[in-house]
Amino acid sequence: EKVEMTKEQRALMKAIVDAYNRHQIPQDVAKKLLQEQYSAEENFLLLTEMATSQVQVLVEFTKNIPGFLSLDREDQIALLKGSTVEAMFLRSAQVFSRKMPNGHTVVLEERIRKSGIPDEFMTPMFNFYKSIGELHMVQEEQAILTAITILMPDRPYVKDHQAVERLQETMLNVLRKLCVLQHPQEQQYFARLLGRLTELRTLSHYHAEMLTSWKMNDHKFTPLLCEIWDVQ
Ligand SMILES: CC(C)c1onc(-c2c(Cl)cccc2Cl)c1COc1ccc2cc(-c3cccc(C(=O)O)c3)sc2c1
Repeated sequence: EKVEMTKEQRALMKAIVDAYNRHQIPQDVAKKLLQEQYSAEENFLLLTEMATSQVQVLVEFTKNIPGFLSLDREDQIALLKGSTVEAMFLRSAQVFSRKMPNGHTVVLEERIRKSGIPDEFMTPMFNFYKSIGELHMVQEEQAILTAITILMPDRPYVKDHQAVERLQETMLNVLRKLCVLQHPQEQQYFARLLGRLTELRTLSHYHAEMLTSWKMNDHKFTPLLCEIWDVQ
């Protein structure tokens, strides 16, 4: 069938990629990853700061997804709450696969491994990071896959399923064409990308348990994280 994108699809992709690039973690926050000393406490505090900054970045990105702000207000909140962890796994995965020049990758891995996360979550988490790295996603694919994750119609408490489905479907159509254009040799590349979304669901269940175990050891989160993750 016709593979090249329509004018509308190219405009939609540009809007999403621009929003994705515009909203990055402020460099001074990301730089702290390299500077602060290592201890489980310090690592946890840093990761909490990074996560909080990342949630703010995600909210701004989401508001720029064409059509998102015309959704029902409560559905907008339900989509954000339901997708934050998955979108942040995607984002932190891109940090690893980007092989940050200034050693962020190594340092981020070190800090995650020593932040009080129980070992049983380390393996699935780093397997995911590896599987994302192997896909060699281009930036457009990362941005649209993040938008698709946010626009998941079956998140808890979403009322107008159809409205979200329509938005997500538009994104899926763009992503499918993009995958064919960017990875012409790999027939199933698009299917492999969508397979990562299933892995993200599993990780977000693990994450809920991570939160419980952190809470048990009396770890504190920021007000924004408490609100978005319903902790405390
Ligand atoms: C509260 C805290 C302890 C926490 O709880 N669960 C998780 C989590 C962990 Cl561990 C793993 C995956 C998902 C979550 Cl949600 C976290 C830490 O979450 C994050 C989330 C995003 C990012 C992006 C970063 C990053 C670095 C350099 C550069 C950039 C960049 O975008 O340029 C981004 S670090 C970072 C840390």
